[in-house]
Amino acid sequence: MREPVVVAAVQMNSQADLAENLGRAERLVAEAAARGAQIVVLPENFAFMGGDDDERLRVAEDLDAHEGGRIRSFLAENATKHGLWILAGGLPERSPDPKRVHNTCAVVAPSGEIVARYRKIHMFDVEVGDGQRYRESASCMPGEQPVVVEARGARIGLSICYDLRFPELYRELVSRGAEALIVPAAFTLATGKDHWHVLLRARAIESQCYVIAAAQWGIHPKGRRTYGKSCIVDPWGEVVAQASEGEGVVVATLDPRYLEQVRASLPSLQHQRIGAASRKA
Ligand SMILES: O=C(O)CNC(=O)[C@H](CS)NC(=O)CCC(=O)C(=O)O
Repeated sequence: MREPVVVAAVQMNSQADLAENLGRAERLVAEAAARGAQIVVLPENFAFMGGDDDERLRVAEDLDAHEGGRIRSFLAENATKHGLWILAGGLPERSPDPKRVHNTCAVVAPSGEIVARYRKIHMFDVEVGDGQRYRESASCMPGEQPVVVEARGARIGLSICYDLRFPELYRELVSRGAEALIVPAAFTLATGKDHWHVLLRARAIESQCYVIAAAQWGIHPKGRRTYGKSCIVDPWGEVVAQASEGEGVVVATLDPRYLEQVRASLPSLQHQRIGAASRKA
């Protein structure tokens, strides 16, 4: 990263109605653009949340198809209209398994093209004590590959929601040069209230990266409740922008000079003695 980059995290309250969700996402992306964002992160499940598995399979898209489906067309139109990057979700992508989708973050360039994608690796198969039983692996096929992309000159490591609990993923992203990490999420209210900020700030501090976390907020179909608190954390671990209740947009600037200053003054990334980064040294 040579120049400062303005980034936005979008907070949504997505439901099971694709058209309605895309309409709201469109307004929120426009708001982010109006506030100067060059890169916009949409939350996990921005296009579809909480419907049944059959419906998710129906809205899932083949992102390599010649013609874009509704989600891909929406992303292409909005990226080109505003001339910005969209790091989109968690969206349902068709997988080789006809009964499951990939939970995929699509990286959409200002040209409208999907230039990279990350498929969520860690599946949320958990009972968190909120009366809900989460079995993500029943409807989602996990990905295998960590992904770092360059957008607007910034190297960005991709992750989704539950991935946040697996620091080894972020170590890998940092060893591939990440300067910012994104965490589109639908964190539950039950876990989010105790873990969300702690984990985001820990990832920012140990990775010495900006962290851009775009979350779902509120009540969704099937009584699912999410925590919200979308935020942007700087590489020192300070929360520099945070969403309030409801849908909205938070904006912050990634500053390459500040990033360099943090990494130079506290060179913990150069002091690693375990794992891939230390082997290189
Ligand atoms: O439930 C829904 O419909 C939406 N949620 C999701 O799509 C995903 C997979 S089920 N949620 C998480 O990964 C939450 C992780 C989390 O909350 C934690 O790690 O504590």
